[in-house]
Amino acid sequence: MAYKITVRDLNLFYRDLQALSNINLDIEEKKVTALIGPSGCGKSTFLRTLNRMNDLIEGVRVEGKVMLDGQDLYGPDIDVVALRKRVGMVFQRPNPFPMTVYDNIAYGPRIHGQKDRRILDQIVEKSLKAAALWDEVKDRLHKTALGLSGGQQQRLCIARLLAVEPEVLLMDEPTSALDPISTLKVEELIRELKNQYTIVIVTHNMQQAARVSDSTAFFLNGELIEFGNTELIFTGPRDKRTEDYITGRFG
Ligand SMILES: Nc1ncnc2c1ncn2[C@@H]1O[C@H](COP(=O)(O)OP(=O)(O)OP(=O)(O)O)[C@@H](O)[C@H]1O
Repeated sequence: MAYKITVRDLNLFYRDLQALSNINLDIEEKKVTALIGPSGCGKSTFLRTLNRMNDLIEGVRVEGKVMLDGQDLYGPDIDVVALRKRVGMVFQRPNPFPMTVYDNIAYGPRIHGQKDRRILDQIVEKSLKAAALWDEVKDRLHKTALGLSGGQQQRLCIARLLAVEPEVLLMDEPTSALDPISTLKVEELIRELKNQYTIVIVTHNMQQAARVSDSTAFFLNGELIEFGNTELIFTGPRDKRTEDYITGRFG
């Protein structure tokens, strides 16, 4: 089994508040790992440790190791900009830039120095196809992305990530602002993308975790209570607290 990310003895503090306690977890390459647990248990905080997004929050302190392909992300030689290109993130609310569909996708490659129009055209088409959006937007590439539906905007945000060729996709409740049909499209896309990318997704929706993920991690009060094969977690959890949560007895 190949692990893309290895987390060892991870603690995270927001000033005096300990939000993550002694987390140990191995994330498999080219699989979907779901993070579940009640509100405030630390899922988003944990997700953000995987590309150091917590660095942007004042008063955060991290202890322990998060290794990407064996390299410690909190080590001294890490280039955080390069890291966030390798480990991209999609948020709850789609947040396209206020520019055209084309420019949204070309934005990242341009920042990384790509100026050749022909190559940019290819990247835009390839990324939109990979995000299952090409057919819906190919005739409006030069219109504003803000005119797309919420579900289309979220797939555009995923396409925008793919354009810079990441290795890991972090998704923080990517469908929570979407209607059921758009949600299913994004879930289908996630299943498709895992052939090529390692995906970690935070979700409040148990059916979604069961539908899209290979492994599931259950968090409670900043601790990792149980982690394993999704089917096993949902059919025979070892810990009573996991069972209570997935059967809707709390949270
Ligand atoms: N920027 C912050 N500053 C201080 N405390 C924070 C910050 N972000 C989160 N916390 C606290 O850390 C704990 C974990 O929060 P986190 O958002 O990671 O939980 P979550 O499981 O993702 O919750 P939700 O499902 O509601 O999004 C909570 O007690 C929260 O109040």
